[in-house]
Amino acid sequence: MSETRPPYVIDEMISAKAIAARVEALAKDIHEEFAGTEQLVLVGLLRGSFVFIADLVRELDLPVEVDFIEASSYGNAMESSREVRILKDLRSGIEGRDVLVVEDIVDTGHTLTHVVGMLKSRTPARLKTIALLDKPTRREVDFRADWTGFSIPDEFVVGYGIDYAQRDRNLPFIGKVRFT
Ligand SMILES: O=P(O)(O)OC[C@H]1O[C@H](OP(=O)(O)OP(=O)(O)O)[C@H](O)[C@@H]1O
Ligand code: HPA
Repeated sequence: MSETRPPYVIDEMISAKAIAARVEALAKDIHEEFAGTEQLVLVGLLRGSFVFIADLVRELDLPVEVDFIEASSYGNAMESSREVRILKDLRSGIEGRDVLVVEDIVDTGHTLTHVVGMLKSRTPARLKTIALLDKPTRREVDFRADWTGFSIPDEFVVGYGIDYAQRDRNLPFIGKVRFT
């Protein structure tokens, strides 16, 4: 892959410890909402949510199925193309089922708006959304997740699954990109 990134450093914004504590609290909320469910389908949005969903699912003491959709709108850029491409769909049907869509970040809102619209047309019993991060000041379409881990300012962030041009997903914390 050709280099698409100018030089940058990463400043820590949210520590791994703070993330873990927040994920634990979010799992309690999810548990409360879905207590008694026959089976909850956790739908992770690839690729960014793979770390969050892995941590969240292990905090959930509920009967769960894990499935994934791959959606992409940024490519290697820092700006949304506003065109959400579905590269991989769910394996399972969700009609009449309880569904929780798990996302890493809501920025412009285009990705979750598109995915939630697509999933609602399949008539699940309940469809809720959770995002680890939210950048409310960047919103271009009106979208609010049912649960949010952290509301953050307008900074380009990486780590804990989130990338800059496919790099830095493996950082255990959330950091902001600063060009040098
Ligand atoms: O609210 P939005 O402006 O739509 O941005 C949020 C989406 O952007 C990123 O995905 P990306 O397209 O970079 O794909 P990735 O998950 O594979 O990194 C991120 O993981 C979210 O899915
Ligand atoms: O801040 C971000 N970082 C990485 N990918 C993203 N996709 C939307 N917002 C971001």
